[in-house]
Amino acid sequence: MSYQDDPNCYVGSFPKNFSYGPFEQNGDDDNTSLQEDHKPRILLMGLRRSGKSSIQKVVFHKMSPNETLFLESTNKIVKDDINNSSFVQFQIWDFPGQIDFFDPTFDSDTIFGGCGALVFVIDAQDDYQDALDKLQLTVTKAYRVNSNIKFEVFIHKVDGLNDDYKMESQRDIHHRATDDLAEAGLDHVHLSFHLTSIYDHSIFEAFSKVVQKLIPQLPTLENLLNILISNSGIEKAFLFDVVSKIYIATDSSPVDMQSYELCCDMIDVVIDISCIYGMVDETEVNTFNNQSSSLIKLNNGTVLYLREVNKFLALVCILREENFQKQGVIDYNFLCFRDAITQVFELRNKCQTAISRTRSGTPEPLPNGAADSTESVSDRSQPQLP
Ligand SMILES: Nc1nc2c(ncn2[C@@H]2O[C@H](COP(=O)(O)OP(=O)(O)OP(=O)(O)O)[C@@H](O)[C@H]2O)c(=O)[nH]1
Repeated sequence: MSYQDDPNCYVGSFPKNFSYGPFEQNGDDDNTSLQEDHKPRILLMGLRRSGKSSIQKVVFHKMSPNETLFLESTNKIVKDDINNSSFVQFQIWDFPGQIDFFDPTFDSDTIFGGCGALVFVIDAQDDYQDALDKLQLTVTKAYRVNSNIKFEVFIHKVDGLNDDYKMESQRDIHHRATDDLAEAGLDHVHLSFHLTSIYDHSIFEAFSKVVQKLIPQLPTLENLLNILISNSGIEKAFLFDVVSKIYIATDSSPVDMQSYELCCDMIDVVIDISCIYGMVDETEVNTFNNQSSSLIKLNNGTVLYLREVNKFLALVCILREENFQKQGVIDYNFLCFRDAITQVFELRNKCQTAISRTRSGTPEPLPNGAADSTESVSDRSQPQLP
């Protein structure tokens, strides 16, 4: 299915009357009240044509990078609900490039108030002085309303730059942006910088980091992955959101881009093969299910091993071939890991139900141990040493 057939994607023009409201929900007209929306929110901001809509379409709607050439300018805030799994639930708000904070229809309290992360996109192939001025204005405005926002700067379109120039631009943008903030008396505000392009995996990697900061259970997930790899002879493990290919957690060893790319490619292979050969009947939409697993042996003695965790999440591991001889132990440890993840999910769901009951006026105590999710994962499932 091309993105043109997908009701969640757009190619055509937007209503021409530019304003900051009413908000447009991507794919349907149901404008839910902003105040009632409690999902973490990621705002995509930056100058016109910096690449905001392309990022959102490529990462979350599987649009191919070349197709973004035909995207029209955004002239309203476009809201997109991402509900891939219980851990990956947020809204992305794509802003028009020509946003004017002094416009009376721009309600900064509502927009920045419930925001988890603000991604500011800078076109690195263009002169970025205007973008830096806008970044300073945006951060100042947003921070005054909500000091908990995570500020992420994407130095974007770096595919057109050579390696030296890329590093030089990053240094320069970092330096100037932090200087500008210091001038505005906001030197304590932290900005994270990422070099990105929709033409390679860097945009998925950067978005993974943005999303991870919004997952309160991240330390628990990392802890579980650390336990799994140390007891199974695994070198690196990623917990992937299969639909978007962003990783929601990994063990605490450093991530190298090549390993991440290998794992992403493996997911593509598994999905493609499942779609072609795994469909039992024509009506089936999701061929990724609890039977899904895959093993790829590379010619350098490395094994890639993928196991399904639930409908939306997959564990992808990289390990040495000799450590894969005891596959039974690895599989057993994986089942323990999956059990633990399920418990984290259940706890999270209970907490969310309790919170919504409290909001709707029927308070209910949070489940035991909900505050400390690391300890709440039962010790029943202890991994085995190989
Ligand atoms: N070379 C390159 N081009 C990109 C990249 N990302 C986006 N583009 C191109 O940049 C152009 C503008 O992209 P958009 O996504 O429409 O930009 P926008 O920021 O949403 O623009 P407005 O809606 O006007 O604010 C398109 O032609 C994209 O193909 C990238 O990583 N590398």
